[in-house]
Amino acid sequence: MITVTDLTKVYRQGKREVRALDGVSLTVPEGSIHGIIGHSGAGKSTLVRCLTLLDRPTSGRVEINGVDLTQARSDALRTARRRIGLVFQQANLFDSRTIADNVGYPLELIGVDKAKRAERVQELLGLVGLPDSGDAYPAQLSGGMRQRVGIARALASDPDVLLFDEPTSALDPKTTNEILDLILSLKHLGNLAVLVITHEMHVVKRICDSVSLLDAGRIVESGPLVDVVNTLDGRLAEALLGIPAHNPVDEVGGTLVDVLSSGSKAATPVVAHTSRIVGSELNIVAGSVEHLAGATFSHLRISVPDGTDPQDVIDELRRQGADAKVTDPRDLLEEQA
Ligand SMILES: Nc1ncnc2c1ncn2[C@@H]1O[C@H](COP(=O)(O)OP(=O)(O)OP(=O)(O)O)[C@@H](O)[C@H]1O
Repeated sequence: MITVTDLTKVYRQGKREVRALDGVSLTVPEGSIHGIIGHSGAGKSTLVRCLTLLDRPTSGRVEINGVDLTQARSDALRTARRRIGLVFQQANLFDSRTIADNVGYPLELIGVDKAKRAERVQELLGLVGLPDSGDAYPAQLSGGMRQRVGIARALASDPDVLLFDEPTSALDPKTTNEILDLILSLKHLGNLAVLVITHEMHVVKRICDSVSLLDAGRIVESGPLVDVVNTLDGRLAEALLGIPAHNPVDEVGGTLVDVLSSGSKAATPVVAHTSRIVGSELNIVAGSVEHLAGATFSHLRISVPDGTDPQDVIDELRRQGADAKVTDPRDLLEEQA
């Protein structure tokens, strides 16, 4: 389990102060995967450096299974750091070493003898699906295979936390999914808490149990995936369940209403039922259906014709277990701009 409490990092540039992290708190229990998403400049790289103490936070705590890394110094810090396995966008392997020697490198550093190292390396290579690649060199492997080697190396010192920094940003879609499935399988290894820092929504949708949105150094939304998408107002919901763009002003008259239904409700025709009950033709103009964290979410945009009170439609949709709200077409145009 990793617990981050009120983590703050202030950089000083002359007289100017940059609060790259501003009171970040989060907890990732063992056996779960937490995603952190944010735009460029949100503070993601700073967070990776501060979590691993490569950069000292200005204040706050980073605890792994109750041990505070920010209090550790020199030898104790080096030992504590090994509790976090780090995987970057590129595996950054030593080109002149074999794959086995790359994976075994962290064990070599702590003086594990050759026979034990070879045994552990073979076990790790099997775990990441490369049991026969130990004698190869990095240049002989594809990008996806090199990333698997990076993951094996991060697991070598038997960490409690695996921290992925944009692990699939350099990979094609098929390889991305293979690596994501591998990451997903690791959480079942037992005691690992997994943190994935990414700007890709697909990564969050496919593997994360919970997610935080980092913006200007602050966590502005956070929670289990199923909860953050189950609202019409959240930025994470918009990003993860976004409705495909359409041109609302030219093509569609009436009032636009967004409708969110989840679970078993997502499979029932709530709009058709509502149409019948309010006695008005409700036209579906856009929509998306997503399967996330084992649940189904349907996000539809409908137009309510002039002459029908949108509030009556919203009340009926809510009575049927969906959530609904009027959407301003001007906001949609701004989003598309
Ligand atoms: N060493 C530094 N000195 C001063 N300011 C810094 C330093 N490192 C980062 N910053 C500032 O902190 C803020 C967060 O930067 P950071 O690199 O952590 O963001 P990021 O989310 O990783 O962005 P990207 O996705 O573009 O890498 C930015 O305003 C950046 O300019």
